[in-house]
Amino acid sequence: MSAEVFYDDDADLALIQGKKVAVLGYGSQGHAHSLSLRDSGVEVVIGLQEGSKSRPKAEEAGLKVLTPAEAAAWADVIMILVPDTVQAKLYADEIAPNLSAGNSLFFGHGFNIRYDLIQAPADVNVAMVAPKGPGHMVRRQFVDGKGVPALIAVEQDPSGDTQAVALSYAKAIGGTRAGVLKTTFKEETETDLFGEQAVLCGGAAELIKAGFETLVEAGYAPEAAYFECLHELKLIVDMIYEGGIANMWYSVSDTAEYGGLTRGPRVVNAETKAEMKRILTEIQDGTFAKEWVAESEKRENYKKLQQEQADHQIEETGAKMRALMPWVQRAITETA
Ligand SMILES: NC(=O)C1=CN([C@@H]2O[C@H](COP(=O)(O)OP(=O)(O)OC[C@H]3O[C@@H](n4cnc5c(N)ncnc54)[C@H](OP(=O)(O)O)[C@@H]3O)[C@@H](O)[C@H]2O)C=CC1
Ligand SMILES: CC[C@](O)(C(C)=O)C(=O)O
Ligand SMILES: [Mg+2]
Ligand SMILES: [Mg+2]
Repeated sequence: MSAEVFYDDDADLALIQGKKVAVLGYGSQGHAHSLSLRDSGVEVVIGLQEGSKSRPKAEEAGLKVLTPAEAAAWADVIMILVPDTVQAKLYADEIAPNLSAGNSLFFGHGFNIRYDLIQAPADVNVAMVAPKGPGHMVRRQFVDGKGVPALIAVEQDPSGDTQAVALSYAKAIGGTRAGVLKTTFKEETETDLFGEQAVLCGGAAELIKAGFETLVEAGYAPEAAYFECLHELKLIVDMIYEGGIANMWYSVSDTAEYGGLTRGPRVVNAETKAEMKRILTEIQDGTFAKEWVAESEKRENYKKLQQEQADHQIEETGAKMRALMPWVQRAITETA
């Protein structure tokens, strides 16, 4: 069944402009939402812990920073954009005690509602505005007059206007420029976790590294392997982004097209698809969520995996090659 999609004309910016909005967290998503909400005429404050390393960034951007408790007490709409595994404790300690009937609790991802880690009072609206893109791109696209698509969902709606307010919020961060899909917390959570694990982050990174390693282990120069398996991938994906997979096939050589059509399915094959289905099952049955919440206590394995990634030869080679292409290194800033 196709989803209901909303665009700028379907959303009334005045709704969110009439709300006091607290954004808890000023990281990848938090900075993007806050700055774009403010640009869209919305009254925003940031909620951060005392001593937060994000505080100076938010204050330098001219945003008012309160503690999460103070921000929650002040706000009509509270958007929780702190890491998923700290949200439940933050909610219990600082948000729940400061909620009032008719307030709205918004999320950028459905993890804590989908897995019942947060339960809001029945007189509080609960919704989601989940951009389908990294926060820094959400802000960059907004500044460039473009937009990153988003998903909205409504879990609780005692006020009766929560979807309209969520759509208004999505418009204020540029989402309705690109298209906003109405979904559920369950669907957004499960599809987002699957996408980031199997395709966008985990799958893509492993494909790139496996290609790089295969060439380097066969004796080819790491620089050549970097250009072939990482640098050019953006150029290829840009063609796919702009006109679909067919557009990429149109632009590459017929040699590449024949080779890709015949050899691609040997790389991503039936076993790959079977593993994807196992990954999805672990998301659907809560196995991943339990593992991630437990891991987040000490993050020992997470830190070990992060270090292994940082130590990979492709990062050293890539840093060297990107330094010779200054236009590539668009610094990740907290403004655009
Ligand atoms: N990253 C992305 O592009 C996307 C993220 N999301 C969702 O957005 C939410 C936020 O993720 P993301 O933007 O990546 O988060 P980041 O890790 O980039 O930023 C986290 C922010 O929260 C602050 N923070 C951490 N702990 C607390 C706390 N206990 N109380 C108050 N503030 C705290 C951090 O401050 P400090 O600097 O002090 O640590 C930081 O400002 C998550 O639900 C995520 O799933 C959804 C779509 C995409
Ligand atoms: C793809 C990863 C993501 O879901 C995102 C940027 O959309 C995330 O959680 O960061
Ligand atoms: Mg995502
Ligand atoms: Mg995600």
